[in-house]
Amino acid sequence: MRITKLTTYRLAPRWMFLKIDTDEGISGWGEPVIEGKARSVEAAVHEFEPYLIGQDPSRINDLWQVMYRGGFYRGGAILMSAIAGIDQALWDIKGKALGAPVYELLGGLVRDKMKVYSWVGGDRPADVIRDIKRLREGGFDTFKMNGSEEMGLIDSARKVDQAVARIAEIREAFGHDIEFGIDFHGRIGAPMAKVMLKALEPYRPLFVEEPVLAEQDETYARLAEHTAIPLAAGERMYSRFEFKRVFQAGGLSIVQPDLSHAGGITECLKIASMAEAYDVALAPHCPLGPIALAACLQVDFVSHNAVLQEQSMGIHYNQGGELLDYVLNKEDFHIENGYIAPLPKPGLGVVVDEEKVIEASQRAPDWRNPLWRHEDGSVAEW
Ligand SMILES: O=C(O)C(=O)C[C@@H](O)[C@H](O)CO
Ligand SMILES: [Mg+2]
Repeated sequence: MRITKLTTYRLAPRWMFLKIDTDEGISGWGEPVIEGKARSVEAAVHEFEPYLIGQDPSRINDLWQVMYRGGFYRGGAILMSAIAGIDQALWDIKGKALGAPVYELLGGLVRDKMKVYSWVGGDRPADVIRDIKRLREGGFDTFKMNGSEEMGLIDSARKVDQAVARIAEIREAFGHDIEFGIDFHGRIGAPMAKVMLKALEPYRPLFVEEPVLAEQDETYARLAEHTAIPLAAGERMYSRFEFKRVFQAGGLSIVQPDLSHAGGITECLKIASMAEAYDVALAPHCPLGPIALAACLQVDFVSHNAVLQEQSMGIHYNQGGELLDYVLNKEDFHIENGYIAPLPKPGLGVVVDEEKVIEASQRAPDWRNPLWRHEDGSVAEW
């Protein structure tokens, strides 16, 4: 079998799909994208194309090493997201060619269903109570929300109290019938992270995510000394070479590699395995589309330490497109009481509505995240 073509489709809400065709009529799909930099990742995918055309798609490991090591420069959000989407599509081809879901090719299921969680509250976390009530009717009992709006490097007790009051309100409304993660989203610098964690401690969130920015990853261990709240991070770390430093230093209880940013299934499997050696849980980051989610689930179902899976149904980023809009086998993504079953179909388990993808790609938005500024006009982390 030989690779014959790579086609990229940027499409609403802010995703990009990649289709890899072969000379035996089997095609694979991947979702290479950096939210807000889809065109950069698209260019990176097509820079790999001259090498990939004519190659045997079954040699995923060698193709991965060539894409990672062969260009001298390596790593980072754009290149690792391009490799991620290509890797996903290659695993999709392999599974389709062998007539098996990827998790079967990776040694079979370690669990019968995977726990998923839902976002509530949006960028400026208001209305979380309303969202939680609605989603609980849909069987969810685990949620995630932003922990604050803009936060200065040093900020006021009033700002902290505002953020904490919302969490107190949730516990007041639902007690411990629900669990929730709080995403600091990198908005909170190291000085205020300690303050916020201490103030949130009494409400026992399931985890706090990106307590500081990934470039401050040496802070995780220090913060973990000051709090019992499990710390989580990983969406802005792009390879096992970044994660290894964090495993060695300690501090993270949960790692959240993104299957569309951290080199795909091939790399995230290795990160999952490294995490297990350090007794660190795996909760793949996935605010993206169905192909990314399917790739996450393939890793979840073969990783003992996988505990939670993010999925983007109803997420505030999905303006103009919803998780399953481009999926024909929607029923396979059914969520029952907060769990999803293994995807039964060969490859990644997604049957892409190619006609709809092509049509939607004619009017692809150039999504950009908002640029936030502090009161004094300086740039604020979004
Ligand atoms: O889902 C999460 O945990 C996020 O922090 C969302 C963030 O990654 C946005 O997708 C960036 O555009
Ligand atoms: Mg996050």
